[in-house]
Amino acid sequence: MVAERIDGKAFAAELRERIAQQVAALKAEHDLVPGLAVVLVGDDPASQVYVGSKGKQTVAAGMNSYEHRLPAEATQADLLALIGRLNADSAVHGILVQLPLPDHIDETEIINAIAVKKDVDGFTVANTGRLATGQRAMVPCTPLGCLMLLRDRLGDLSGLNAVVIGRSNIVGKPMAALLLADNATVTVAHSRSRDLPAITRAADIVVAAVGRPGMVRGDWVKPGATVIDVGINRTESGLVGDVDYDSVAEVAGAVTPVPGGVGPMTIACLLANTLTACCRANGLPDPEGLTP
Ligand SMILES: Nc1nc(=O)c2c([nH]1)NC[C@@H]1CN(c3ccc(C(=O)N[C@@H](CCC(=O)O)C(=O)O)cc3)C=[N+]21
Repeated sequence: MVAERIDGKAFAAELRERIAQQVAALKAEHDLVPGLAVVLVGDDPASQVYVGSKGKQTVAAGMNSYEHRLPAEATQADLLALIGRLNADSAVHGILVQLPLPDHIDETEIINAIAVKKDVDGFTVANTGRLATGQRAMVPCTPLGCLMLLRDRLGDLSGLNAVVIGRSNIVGKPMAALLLADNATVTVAHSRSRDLPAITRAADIVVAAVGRPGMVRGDWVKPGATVIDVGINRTESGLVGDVDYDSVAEVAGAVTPVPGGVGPMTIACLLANTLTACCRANGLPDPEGLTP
């Protein structure tokens, strides 16, 4: 058996097309244009690339993009002042502060200074708590993108066994919350889990988000399972995921590649969240098909 290759790049392109149509309708009917502010501190090359492609895709979807680049020496106070201005700016519906921030910056304080309604990353404690308790939240982009791919492939997730490998605040924990809300039976595994292969072999869904190149191999996977690779590892042989694609593809029912899987979905979901934030800020219903 050869698994289906889940084409996240194509799915993301279709999603961005739908978003562009909804943005055009919002402009025509309400004279509103969603605006996304992206804040980048320092000159990390990988971050520069992401921020550049986020800006391009934001504009391509008909939204306004505001980029704020600060030097690596920027202070906590500088950043808090900028976020304060963006919070107060009615043209800005979404704020993303690119992570990681330099070591001298208190990341938690910066993230939690973002207005909850403009927190398009869904990283503030308020949105984290809202997601965990089933209240209307801004949902982190990567888990939202994974959920869309899973529902597209599997339909209803009720009763399926899902294993999330990784317990980060930005992927593992919110992914588990979304799967639980969709009535999956959720296990969160991590570096201290005993006999990880036995855990994943019981799963209908595996979401790998650990940052270990090629860790999930074919003999870890139940025949027919759906495997989502969130890993973005830069190695000497290029960009590789947490999943050993070739061996897993011999066993799984479907698997996402890296690149071309979850990564493009993350950026598309950032645009989706920006549109959602704009609608909510203006008392309009949530856009169709972009929220969980
Ligand atoms: N506040 C914040 N929010 C983020 O969402 C955030 C962040 N900080 N910091 C960095 C990480 C990383 N991230 C990626 C987004 C898209 C791709 C992506 O599109 N990757 C392409 C390949 C890109 C390449 O070749 O380098 C792919 O997988 O096909 C990857 C990584 C968002 N992040």
